[in-house]
Amino acid sequence: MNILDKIVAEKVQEVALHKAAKSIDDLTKMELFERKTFSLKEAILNGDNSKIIAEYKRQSPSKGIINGSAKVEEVTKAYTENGAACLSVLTDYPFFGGTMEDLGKARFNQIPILRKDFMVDSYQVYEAKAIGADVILLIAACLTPQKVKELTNVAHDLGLEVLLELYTEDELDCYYDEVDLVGVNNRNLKTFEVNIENSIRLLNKLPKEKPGIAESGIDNPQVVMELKNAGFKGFLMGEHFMKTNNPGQAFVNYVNELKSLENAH
Ligand SMILES: O=C(O)c1ccccc1NCC(=O)[C@H](O)[C@H](O)COP(=O)(O)O
Repeated sequence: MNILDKIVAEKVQEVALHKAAKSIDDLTKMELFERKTFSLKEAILNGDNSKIIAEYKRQSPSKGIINGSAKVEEVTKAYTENGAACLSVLTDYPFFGGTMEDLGKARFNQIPILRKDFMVDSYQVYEAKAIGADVILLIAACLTPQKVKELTNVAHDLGLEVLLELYTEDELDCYYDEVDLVGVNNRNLKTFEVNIENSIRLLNKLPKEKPGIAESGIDNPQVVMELKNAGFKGFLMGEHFMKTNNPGQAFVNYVNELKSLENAH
């Protein structure tokens, strides 16, 4: 069993427990359920500069503990105040040390928030809305085309956007015209190998009108420039900031370097 299979198997059990503890009806009565969401798609398409989706993540299967002490409120505030287009908050606990409470603590920021989790059941889409998310991630590697459609339709009914994540050409089967944004992962979630050439090749096979998001393993701002020149509009980055003592300051430094590079072009 590869790591993705393990995560999904555990997620199915977790969802069953959550369903037993709280019904969809209960979720729809939660305070944040009726809030109007922010659009990630609009944030990405607004202007020509590179748009960073800045992630709060404590740990990961590939790297173990990345940052066990940085406070979600402080980190996400710094990301937001310094120009992040969107926040990504991990809500998976067993493998990433994230919680739904983390997302709730980041919700005071007035920009889109991506619920970063492994979505396998429409219940989780209701949960995402109830905890204050604006966007959900659907990972093609762990879904069928039918499931992508089903979860996308539920998300849209609730006013959430969908970022569909692809890694291989085979996963183009899961491409559904209704998704809002398409992400291409630089990281193979089964082997953890990172390869930006793979993302660039796959982006060229995707419909040009969908904003493309490059995900994972991005550190050097030159890499963002390379991916931007290839056509990506947004960049999902976590570890590069989170592995430092001060992720907010690391974000500021990165954005300044990136701006200098963009101005020089
Ligand atoms: O990061 C992992 O090790 C991982 C393993 C298995 C499934 C998903 C995984 N990562 C989730 C992500 O998508 C990343 O957190 C995100 O793209 C940011 O990547 P990075 O900038 O490399 O932290």
